[in-house]
Amino acid sequence: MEVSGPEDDPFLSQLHQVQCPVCQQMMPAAHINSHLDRCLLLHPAGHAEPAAGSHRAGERAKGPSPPGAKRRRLSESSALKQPATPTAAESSEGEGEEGDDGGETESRESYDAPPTPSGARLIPDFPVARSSSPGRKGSGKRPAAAAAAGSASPRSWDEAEAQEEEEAVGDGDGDGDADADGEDDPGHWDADAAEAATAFGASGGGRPHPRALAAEEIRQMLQGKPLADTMRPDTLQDYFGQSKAVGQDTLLRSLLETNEIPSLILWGPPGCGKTTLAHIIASNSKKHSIRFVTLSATNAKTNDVRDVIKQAQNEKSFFKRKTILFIDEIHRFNKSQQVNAALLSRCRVIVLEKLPVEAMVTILMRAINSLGIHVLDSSRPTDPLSHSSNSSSEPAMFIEDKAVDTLAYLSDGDARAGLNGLQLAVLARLSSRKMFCKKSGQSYSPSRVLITENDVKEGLQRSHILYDRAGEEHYNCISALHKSMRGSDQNASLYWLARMLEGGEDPLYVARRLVRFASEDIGLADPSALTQAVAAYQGCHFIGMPECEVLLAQCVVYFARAPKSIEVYSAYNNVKACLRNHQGPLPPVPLHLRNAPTRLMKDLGYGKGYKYNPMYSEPVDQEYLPEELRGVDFFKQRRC
Ligand SMILES: Nc1ncnc2c1ncn2[C@@H]1O[C@H](COP(=O)(O)OP(=O)(O)OP(=O)(O)O)[C@@H](O)[C@H]1O
Repeated sequence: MEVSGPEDDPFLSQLHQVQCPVCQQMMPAAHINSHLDRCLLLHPAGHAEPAAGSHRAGERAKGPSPPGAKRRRLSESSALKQPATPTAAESSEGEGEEGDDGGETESRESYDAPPTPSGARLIPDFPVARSSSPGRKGSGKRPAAAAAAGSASPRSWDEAEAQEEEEAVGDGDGDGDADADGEDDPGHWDADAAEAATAFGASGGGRPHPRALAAEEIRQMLQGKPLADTMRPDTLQDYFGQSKAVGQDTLLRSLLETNEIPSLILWGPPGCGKTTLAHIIASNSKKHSIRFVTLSATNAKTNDVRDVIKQAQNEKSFFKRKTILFIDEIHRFNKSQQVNAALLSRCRVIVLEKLPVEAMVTILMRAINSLGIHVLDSSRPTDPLSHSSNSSSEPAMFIEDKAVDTLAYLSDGDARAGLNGLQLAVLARLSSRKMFCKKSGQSYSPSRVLITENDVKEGLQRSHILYDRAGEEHYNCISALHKSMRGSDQNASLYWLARMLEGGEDPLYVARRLVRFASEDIGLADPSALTQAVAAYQGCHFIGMPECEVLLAQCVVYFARAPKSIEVYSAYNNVKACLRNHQGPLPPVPLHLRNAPTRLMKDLGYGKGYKYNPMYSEPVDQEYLPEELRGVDFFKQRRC
């Protein structure tokens, strides 16, 4: 297969035709890899006819298959543009937590828009920021533009690759905006930006941006895409912290550098860089012609994993090409999809930690520099409004250095939270300025916009970033609430409730959990708890937030103070276990307990010997369990 030479040159590869060794179809070299991804899947190794001139393969090449395939691909890609359908969000099933042992068995709702119907996504669909470092001089593409080029909505492999190559043969810039007006001069250094960044430089990462951007430009860059995604690094040079896992002298680092990627599980708290590390491995693998396929366990099925493995085996046997499969959010696979012990024994578990404050500052500074925001040195008081001149007609943006420190500190080692907090603070500051200008009848005129420590605090509070409704925090907090109530700690119970509601949690989600708690943990120790919980649920339904928060608070405190009993809950679990463990057919219902509405049934002995309790003044001696379970007490035994 003649793909290696021309494919290196994106322009030539568009012109150069190669033949698919599987189906014999001719196509531009640029499309061969994507085509093979599909073709190998359709024709697994055992059934493919790779030999040139194979009759059936030839037929496929000439027949309707390619246009058909194209149509299917197009419809797939348009289907991908549909928003993700919310899944079990409203179902109380799946919010589960096994009460008796405290083990959590929640089948968590999916929150990611599926990258493809099957969940598979290949390298080009990563939001690759083409400029390796946005702050670098002459990098050619600012992050917003890079992100637009690199990610957008999920695309098919063909489209993604075609677009990539189109860009590669284009103007080399890809953003297509600023160059035209001559303003995007990478050689033009704003003295203030340089000075401000240098003043802050000791905190690390203080690469000055080539040019201070005007506020309106910054606003445009920040709109419509999370800054955290835009700033996701694709090289280890821009990956900060995590020195224990991927520092200079670590085994993983040398394996990554030699491209020997072992099977890994990346484990760590939210926003510490797990997906980012995978993204870096992806970028690196691509350079070494290794396929990188991503699935998200939030929407991938076991069959999707099998497909990728099958395809990888074909790639390996036909082209000696390795595949790396990255499964994001692997902990969301349900129990039947996981084989934990077997999986763990085959993988290295890399533990990533919460990012330290210094690393957070570096990450934030990288973003601040890329946005061309000036950092003000608080040790040298200056009035930002008179701080240098700006030739642009738009206001320039400043941020207090202590605002950066505070943001780094409050983000609690979660880089996504920090970057999103920065984004919100900047956008909020810009829109409040706009509103002020509108009210006062001024136009949006040259001036300075300053982001203060308070702005970033507000940015963090107003958003839900410290409480990720769809992610891990959602489950951690509801679990903490449940356990605090079980532990009769009214104080902690209120705290976890408020943390969820203030973070934007759906009050009905909390209310559903309370209904469950009423029976599981309070049970017959106070049967009115269930009525309280259902009333709270309905009350929340009627009045919504914020008014319903006090209903939930009342119910939560009631539950924390209530006596607890798991008697019914565990007895019921014992019955379920008994049914599950039963060997052979289940025992028949004893005849005397059966209803006998017809004569035939009566003749068969249905209802015979049944003692109707109200007819007896003393306790009735009568068996109610099937014969083989006589003597079993589900309230005393755990298993039968
Ligand atoms: N070590 C790091 N160096 C530089 N940037 C980072 C680092 N870690 C995270 N980031 C930034 O934070 C964003 C979120 O990180 P990432 O998606 O890798 O987190 P995660 O650990 O996979 O979180 P989650 O478990 O919530 O999915 C990234 O897009 C990137 O911009």
